[in-house]
Amino acid sequence: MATNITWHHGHITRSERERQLNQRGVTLWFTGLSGSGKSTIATALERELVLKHKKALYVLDGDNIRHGLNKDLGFGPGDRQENIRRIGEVCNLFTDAGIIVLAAFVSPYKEDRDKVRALLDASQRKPNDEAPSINETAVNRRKPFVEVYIQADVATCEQRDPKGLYKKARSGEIKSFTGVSPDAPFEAPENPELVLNTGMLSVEDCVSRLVEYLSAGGYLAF
Ligand SMILES: Nc1ncnc2c1ncn2[C@@H]1O[C@H](COP(=O)(O)OS(=O)(=O)O)[C@@H](OP(=O)(O)O)[C@H]1O
Ligand SMILES: Nc1ncnc2c1ncn2[C@@H]1O[C@H](COP(=O)(O)OP(=O)(O)O)[C@@H](O)[C@H]1O
Repeated sequence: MATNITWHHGHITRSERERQLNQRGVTLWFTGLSGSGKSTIATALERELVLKHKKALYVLDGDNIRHGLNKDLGFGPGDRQENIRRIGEVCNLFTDAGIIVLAAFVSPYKEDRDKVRALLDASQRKPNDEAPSINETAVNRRKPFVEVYIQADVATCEQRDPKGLYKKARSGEIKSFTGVSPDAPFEAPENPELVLNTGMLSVEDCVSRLVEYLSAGGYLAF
């Protein structure tokens, strides 16, 4: 497909953008069932990082993206795959810009999430960007893609049912509903960087753990 097009390199590197923002670009990828708590945690973390830590951050959320960029997509496996592929590209651009991205998508397929991880990993190693110097082991270990499993089982999510979608899925009004319909499984992450069990932890606990992770990993300062 990509014929007769060439990558045009700019003059400003990712590190320079990050230095200016005093942070490191990263995508925190929240995956989990509908009602598991992805949006609630993402927006609570957004408040904390923007208002208290003064960080540059953007939340990408399933429902919102499906109102615009991906409004042509449904919930069959092919459309979900394309949904995550496009969002992965958007995350890659934001992360390269030095922004902290909170991406909250059901993203039920492991392969699709792994592809986003591979895309962001490859982008961080772009030859044009920062050449790792001797003392950059921490930088080399810092990941541009951090998978956060927002864990809550179907029973818990169904009991919450904040949007009434489980009720609709059980009555057959919504087809292919993740975790309910046999044709819409959720593949839990095998090696996520973080697991937040929202049946056990409060929203505040989840936010604290995320801030701690980012702080300890050196993402919140250049
Ligand atoms: N069939 C079906 N299955 C799952 N979810 C459904 C479905 N139909 C509508 N919704 C609503 O769409 C939101 C999920 O969109 P995503 O883009 O995150 O889904 S996916 O990653 O492509 O699987 C999801 O948002 P959250 O509840 O915030 O997860 C639902 O509000
Ligand atoms: N620890 C928790 N973390 C996040 N949400 C929680 C938690 N405990 C209870 N909830 C509730 O669960 C629901 C999660 O809904 P939502 O954030 O929209 O989920 P999702 O974005 O995954 O669909 C909300 O009503 C929220 O108040």
